[in-house]
Amino acid sequence: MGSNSCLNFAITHHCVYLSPSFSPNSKLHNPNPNHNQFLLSRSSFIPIATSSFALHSNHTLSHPRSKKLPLRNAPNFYVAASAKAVPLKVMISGAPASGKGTQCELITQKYGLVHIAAGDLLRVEVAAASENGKRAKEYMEKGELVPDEIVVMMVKERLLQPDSQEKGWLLDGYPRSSSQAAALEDFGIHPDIFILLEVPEDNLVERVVGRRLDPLTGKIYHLKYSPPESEEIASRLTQRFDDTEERVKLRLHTHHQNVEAVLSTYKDITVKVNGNVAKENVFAQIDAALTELLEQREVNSGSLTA
Ligand SMILES: Nc1ncnc2c1ncn2[C@@H]1O[C@H](COP(=O)(O)OP(=O)(O)O)[C@@H](O)[C@H]1O
Repeated sequence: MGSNSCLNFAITHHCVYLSPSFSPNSKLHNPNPNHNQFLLSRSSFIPIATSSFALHSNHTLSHPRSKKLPLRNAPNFYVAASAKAVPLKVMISGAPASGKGTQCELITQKYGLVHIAAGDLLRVEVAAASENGKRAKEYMEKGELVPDEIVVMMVKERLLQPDSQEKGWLLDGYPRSSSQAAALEDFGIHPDIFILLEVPEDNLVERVVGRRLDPLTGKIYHLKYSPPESEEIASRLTQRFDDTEERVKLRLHTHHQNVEAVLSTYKDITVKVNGNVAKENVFAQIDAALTELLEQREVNSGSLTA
């Protein structure tokens, strides 16, 4: 215990070399989202017997921009793979068009998590016309949940892939029922936080019906609120097959039927976010919740080694 405390003291001390703008919270309130330094924790560091500062190839600091940090000034410590720091496990839920896609992009940009969207995994199967895809499409067209035997293993396998394990994950659109939540618990997969985006229902229908995808860039537009920048882009926009008014109403109905059951599984770690404000303000709420979670971890790890 004594030597651990000593090590952690030294590690904390050496953190200051990671960024010229370091402050106790700078890893959490990172002005440059690409530096990813907020992912570092004391457990990210192990000593090595060399005076240079090495970077592991899979490390969060392996981002090219992080090489600009003045690492030369930090002798004797090796920044170990991010797997050493416990990666974040985040679930995000919300009605169709509640803004999950936009927020997931902002979260992954800042926190470097692997975004896993159950709907996207299913659409890949549908597009490939696999057996599962053909079955899934029948349910998706009706706005109903695809049966667990298709969805559960698909999501579990994605969560257990090395990138999700190393970087942490952001799971979007799963679980949508208590049985899906229970299946993950049975596999020993627990999130750190469950984020619920709340948007009034009237706004949701309008958002869905006007939603379009640019298949070339993956960018999502809204014909009224976020129209394409040029005629050329407008001409290639596509609409999701289930983004019609009739189908969104069915999807909303399914969502309301299931959300309470899922919430009861995660009530202790649920954070409700007002999704009916500008996307930056929605993200600010999520960012604050994730920051608090990381700070809490830091405090807990400090109290364990004190
Ligand atoms: N976890 C899941 N379990 C069962 N079906 C799902 C799940 N996630 C997505 N689906 C199916 O895929 C459809 C599209 O999902 P998604 O892309 O997340 O959009 P939405 O936010 O409109 O539900 C859903 O309406 C449902 O039929």
